[in-house]
Amino acid sequence: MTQITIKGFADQIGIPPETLLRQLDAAGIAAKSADDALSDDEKEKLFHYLRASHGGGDESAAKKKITLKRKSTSQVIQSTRTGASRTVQVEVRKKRTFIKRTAVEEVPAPTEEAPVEEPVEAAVAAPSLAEAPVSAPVAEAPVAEIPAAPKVEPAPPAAKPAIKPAPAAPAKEVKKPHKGKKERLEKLEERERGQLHLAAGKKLRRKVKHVSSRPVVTSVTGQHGFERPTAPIVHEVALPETVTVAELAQKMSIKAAEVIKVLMQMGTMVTINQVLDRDTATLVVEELGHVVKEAKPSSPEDLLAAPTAEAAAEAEPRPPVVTVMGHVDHGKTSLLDHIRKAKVASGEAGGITQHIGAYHVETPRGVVTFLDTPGHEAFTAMRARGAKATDIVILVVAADDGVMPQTVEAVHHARNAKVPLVVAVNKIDKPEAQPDRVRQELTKHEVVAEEWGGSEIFVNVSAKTGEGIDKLLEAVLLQAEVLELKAPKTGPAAGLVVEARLDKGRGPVATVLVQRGTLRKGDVILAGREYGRVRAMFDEKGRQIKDAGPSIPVEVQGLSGVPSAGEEVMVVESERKAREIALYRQGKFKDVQLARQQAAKLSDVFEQLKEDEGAKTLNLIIKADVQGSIEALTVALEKISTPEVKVKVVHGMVGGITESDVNLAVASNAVIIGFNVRADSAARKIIEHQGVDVHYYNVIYSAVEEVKAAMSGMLSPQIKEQMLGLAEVRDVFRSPKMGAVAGCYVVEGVVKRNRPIRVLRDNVVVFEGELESLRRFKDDAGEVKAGLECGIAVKNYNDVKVGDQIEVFERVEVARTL
Ligand SMILES: Nc1nc2c(ncn2[C@@H]2O[C@H](COP(=O)(O)OP(=O)(O)OP(=O)(O)O)[C@@H](O)[C@H]2O)c(=O)[nH]1
Repeated sequence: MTQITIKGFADQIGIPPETLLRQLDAAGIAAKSADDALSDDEKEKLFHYLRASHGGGDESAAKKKITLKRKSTSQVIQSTRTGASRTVQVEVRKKRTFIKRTAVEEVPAPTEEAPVEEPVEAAVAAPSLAEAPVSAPVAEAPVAEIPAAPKVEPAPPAAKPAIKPAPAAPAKEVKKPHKGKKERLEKLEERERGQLHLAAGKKLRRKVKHVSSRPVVTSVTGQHGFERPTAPIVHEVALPETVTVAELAQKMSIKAAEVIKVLMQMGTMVTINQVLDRDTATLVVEELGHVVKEAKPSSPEDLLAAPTAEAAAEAEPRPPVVTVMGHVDHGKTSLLDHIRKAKVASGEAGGITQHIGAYHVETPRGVVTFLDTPGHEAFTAMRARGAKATDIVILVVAADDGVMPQTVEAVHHARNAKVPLVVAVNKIDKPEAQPDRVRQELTKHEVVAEEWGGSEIFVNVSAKTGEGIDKLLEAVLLQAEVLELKAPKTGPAAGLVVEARLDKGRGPVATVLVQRGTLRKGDVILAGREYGRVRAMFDEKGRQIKDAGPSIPVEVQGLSGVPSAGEEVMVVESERKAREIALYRQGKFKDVQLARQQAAKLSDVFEQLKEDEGAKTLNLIIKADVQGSIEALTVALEKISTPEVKVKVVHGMVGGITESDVNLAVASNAVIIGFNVRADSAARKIIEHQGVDVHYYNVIYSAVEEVKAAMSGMLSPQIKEQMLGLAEVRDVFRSPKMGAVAGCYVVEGVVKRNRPIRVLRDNVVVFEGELESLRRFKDDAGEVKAGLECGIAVKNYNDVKVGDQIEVFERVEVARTL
């Protein structure tokens, strides 16, 4: 057993020997001097005494300690920068430990009250804490863990009266300025440090927590959360066709007065509810430094855009969609039929392929979807509606016939739509087939075979024997691989109407080509101006199916009406929303039609030029009576290109202006030039409907001059020809006086005497002159209306034939408005 002197032990524990002697005395250990030895037993006795006197190890001390825990939750409504509000749950947890003082404690009673003040103040501040916009919802009150420490903890609410000197004290403290608070805390810290025997540099944990800066309490400080942005915020403003001043201001997050001010500076006085067109609104938006984003023409449409964009899942490879084009009788239908019969119905017991406007075939290398309406009319009609359905064009050219006008036309259509070609050199089974001639002829039109150093794939096929068809499909899939066609498979479907009709038994039926997402039976769809729930879906084999993914055509039933081919189809979350948008579109239809009439106008070229920065292209479509005229016009017109305006002939062909030409003009925003040709009645309807600009000439010089003048903004007053009437020649008889007299039926308008006329054969002008005599039965007539028969004699023209048309027109001067 080791022995140590009292002095040595006092040195060891760092207290004066006198103090140790006093403590030993109190512990009942008899010791005379500091040099006396201290046994281990004595040390242990002293230790027990000291522990007891400090409360540790004493059972009764633990009982005198009360710990209270309290938790309160509250909600704070906090507004974010964007103006939206959110609710923050604030949980305040408090733990209070109260130790009842024992008689041995030396701290005088009055000073005991001081530490109480702080916690009470903290308790007062607690409600305001709850209002603080803190993201971490827990605000923890101080917790002291030193069991023997006297007076550390505030009294729990229940014990408050027992230790609080005056009830008014906390309230007084709260009112104190913050400066005083710091001083008080310092004082308190000092005092407690003495009590707790803390080292001088060491801070009191509890206190530090209290002084630590809490998040700024908005309601208390009076500051608000908005900070003035340092850089101007540029909004992307989606502009519909029309917008009111108030709406426009809201879109830019400014006051309507600002918009009115800008418009006033532009010289336009407007009111807050005035409707502005998109052009004016664009000017305002740009003037205010924001960016314009084009929006669909109606507001419910905006509702549509958001969820579909969000729902866009990751894109996955999808099958190519193919359109077959080519000259008449080159075998488009035969090719499509052969593929359908050989591939779609193969292996099906009694499988009857249905014509639904599109079908898909499965090949060992992948799926190919065909749009089943051959020819470029359907293709361009869809494009004219702004729909892009086709990924690849199969150009069918009969090897025994070679490149023909419509072959060239198809090339132009595909090129304009930037759709790649795969050339199917058809009828290879025929002995007179010359596939290389086709390759050679196509080089003239910049379609060069791969084997000849070009980039186009040519495949020799026979729609009759089926030779080369598999190779053709492979070539299509190869081309598709290059294109890297992708679409998301999941999410709500969107697609296009390929064709639609009214079925007697089934009501409106539409073939929909799904372009992204998956269309399911039961989905609510919106197809242009029609809507409905998909009651049933069928594939090209007439089988009911439940869903269809990207590039798959399906026939759907359940629409409210018959939509037009080329119209967009999309799945909408509810029938109510679909109906709302469909009705809105129906009402808006007229406005949209009007907006569509903003097709290219020769007279606008100069104006647009001023607005657009950079070079502009004036697209022209030339239809003429002979090939020579097309070539001459193309050269002459393209030559007048300037650095600002490039004149480009996108399509030139012999013959009258057809529906397909007009659709191409709409799709490629082109002006049509008819040289000694006229538009047929179907084309005239679309010209009128779509507001396509068509100019007729019979002298190359005047065409060139007028285009030149339009480009320089110096168009002179225009002499416009107005068609008065159109008569069809049903019979021709000879009169000794007049020569050939045409027995006609007036099909359109009014035929008037003494007016200039043109004789048209297949919409090509064959004669221009004057109407010599107009008769109804045997009498002279001033005019003959549509639906009546008449006899027409044309001055100096005796070559009129049955089937010709006689166009009666007049010339009017139209002042050009810029
Ligand atoms: N020998 C032979 N004849 C073919 C082939 N392909 C098509 N034909 C024939 O060519 C003619 C015209 O074929 P279609 O498929 O109707 O041609 P198309 O291009 O669709 O014609 P339109 O619909 O009038 O534009 C038909 O008599 C076919 O039988 C072929 O590969 N070989």
